[in-house]
Amino acid sequence: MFEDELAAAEQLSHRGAYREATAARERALAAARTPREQARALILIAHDLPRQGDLQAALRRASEAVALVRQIEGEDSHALLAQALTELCYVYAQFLMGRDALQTGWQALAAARAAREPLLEAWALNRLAVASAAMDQTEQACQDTVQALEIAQSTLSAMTAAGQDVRLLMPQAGSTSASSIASASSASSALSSSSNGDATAGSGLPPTAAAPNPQGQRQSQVRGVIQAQELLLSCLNNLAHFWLQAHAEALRNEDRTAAAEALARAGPYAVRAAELVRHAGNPFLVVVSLSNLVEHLLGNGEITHALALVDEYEAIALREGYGGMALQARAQRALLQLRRDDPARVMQALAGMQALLTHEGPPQLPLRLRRQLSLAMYRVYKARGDYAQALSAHEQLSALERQAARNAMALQTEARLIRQEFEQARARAEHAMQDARRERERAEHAEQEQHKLRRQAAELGRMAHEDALTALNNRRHAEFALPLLLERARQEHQPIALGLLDVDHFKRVNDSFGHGMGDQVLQQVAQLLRRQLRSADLLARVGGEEFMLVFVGVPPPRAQDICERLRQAIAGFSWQDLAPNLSLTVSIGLSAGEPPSRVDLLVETADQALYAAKHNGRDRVQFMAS
Ligand SMILES: Nc1nc2c(ncn2[C@@H]2O[C@H](COP(=O)(O)OP(=O)(O)OP(=O)(O)O)[C@@H](O)[C@H]2O)c(=O)[nH]1
Repeated sequence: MFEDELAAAEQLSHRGAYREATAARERALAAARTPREQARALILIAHDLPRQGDLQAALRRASEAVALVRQIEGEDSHALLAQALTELCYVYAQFLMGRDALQTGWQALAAARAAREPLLEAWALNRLAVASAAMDQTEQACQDTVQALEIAQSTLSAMTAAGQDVRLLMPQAGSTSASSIASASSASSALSSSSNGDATAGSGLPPTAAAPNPQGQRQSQVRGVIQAQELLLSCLNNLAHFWLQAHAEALRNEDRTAAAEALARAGPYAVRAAELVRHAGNPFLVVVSLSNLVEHLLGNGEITHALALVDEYEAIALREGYGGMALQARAQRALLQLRRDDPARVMQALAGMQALLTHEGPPQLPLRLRRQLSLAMYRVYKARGDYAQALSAHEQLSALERQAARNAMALQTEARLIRQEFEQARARAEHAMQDARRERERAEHAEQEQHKLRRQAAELGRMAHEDALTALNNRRHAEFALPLLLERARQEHQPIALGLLDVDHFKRVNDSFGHGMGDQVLQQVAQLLRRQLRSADLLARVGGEEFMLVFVGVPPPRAQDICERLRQAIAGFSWQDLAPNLSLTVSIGLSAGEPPSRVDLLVETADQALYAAKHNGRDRVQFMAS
């Protein structure tokens, strides 16, 4: 759904049906499932909105895109940031907020360089140039645009060198379908803001904003070529426009040398754009490029050629429903006719101009052109000695100048309000995010603490039941387990056997070999017991050198055998390996038989048996029936 809408929008955008394209992108935005998808849709929407004259919405969308992209991590984050900032830069430039536009453009350029995508870098440069132009830095604007142009050209050459037929890959102008013409005409009445001369009216999709290609490499190659072509056209048209603006400015200041120079510099770009655009398949780009060329020809006095081009692009504008551009064609035609010698045509042109100036929009003629018309009327009336009309044209011109200043101020106030509103929302979102993060950290910390406590509790539990020296069960565990074992034996009517094993003359071991060796001996005894007694129900160290073993379900003779085997294992162990001349025996008192009624009876009997074993000479197993 998301990708489908974006793909459909891309097609519409290439055909110049911007309003329809934006609607499709809005649907894609609604269907977006991830912040990355949202950002992609927002960037594209922000790209198209200025062409529909909706600068406020463009500013909102571009700001939203930048804020969203800043939260996205991953390898394409630089590319997305570059695109979002590039759009924001352009919107600021349209608001005539040059400083903000420049700052944003520089950031966009840095992000594009970090992304290592030449076309993104070129787009950033292209928009940065528009920002410079908004600050009346024409030279800088041209330098940046030329750089962007070179990148676009080398990208295209690389594609051509790679065997791609650039021309064939371009959609043809004639392929525009009847339905898209109808939709474009219903949508394009607001397309009058093209007066900024920006030829980026093509979708100008930066490469990574494009949808991942479902139909293989060829489509993405086509897209790449289209993007590079559009960038190229945008650069050419912008260069033409910057110099045409400089030309108009010089004319207003009556600086003929500067005017001639600016006009000469605009020429090659306007000519080349007009040549190239016929392959681009985007009627809107054709109209913009031709109107630039007309302005250049008008400056050069090539009136007949210019009039033919006006007719051509007016026809396209009318067919496609670009109301603003059709109006512009009429204005340019009137300006051209003023330059003819035919007085009747001049009068007709003057009347036409007045009609255009008093025409109540929309669409309205761009302010730039209205100023140009008023100035032309003023000069013609003055030259003809018609001072009343000249004065009226001059007053109109001053009113337009005041209006231009007021418009710029109103726009900038509006932009600041939007930005403020946006920054407040962002601050609120940031606070909410910080709160959520703090809450998450608190929860994580609490969980870690709990985990630690559980581990400690388990450790303590284990320690409470374990003998530290031998890692056998300790006396506490024996006292805990013994009643349960006895109970089980009674319930299951099983015999029970309890042996108390005591190391003989252990004091001597300590005395002769030291306490450390005594410890080692005890550990070795524990290990031997553990190895021999896999099936014991309980094996514990219950005193210094005394151990307890309990079996449930083992009849007395078998218990005696087990104890005997234990005794032999310990007596037969090569204790000399631990210390020279060391030897060791144990005595075992065994109480076995029917389970007695109480634990202490069982233990006492075993104790008595042990005492007897010691008394009878040690190193033996003494059995007593329980
Ligand atoms: N190295 C070491 N010695 C211990 C430990 N616990 C108790 N002992 C020593 O074990 C010895 C026990 O001595 P006695 O109770 O006199 O008995 P015995 O020397 O084994 O003589 P009989 O039991 O009569 O054969 C004492 O010297 C205790 O200090 C221990 O954890 N490590």
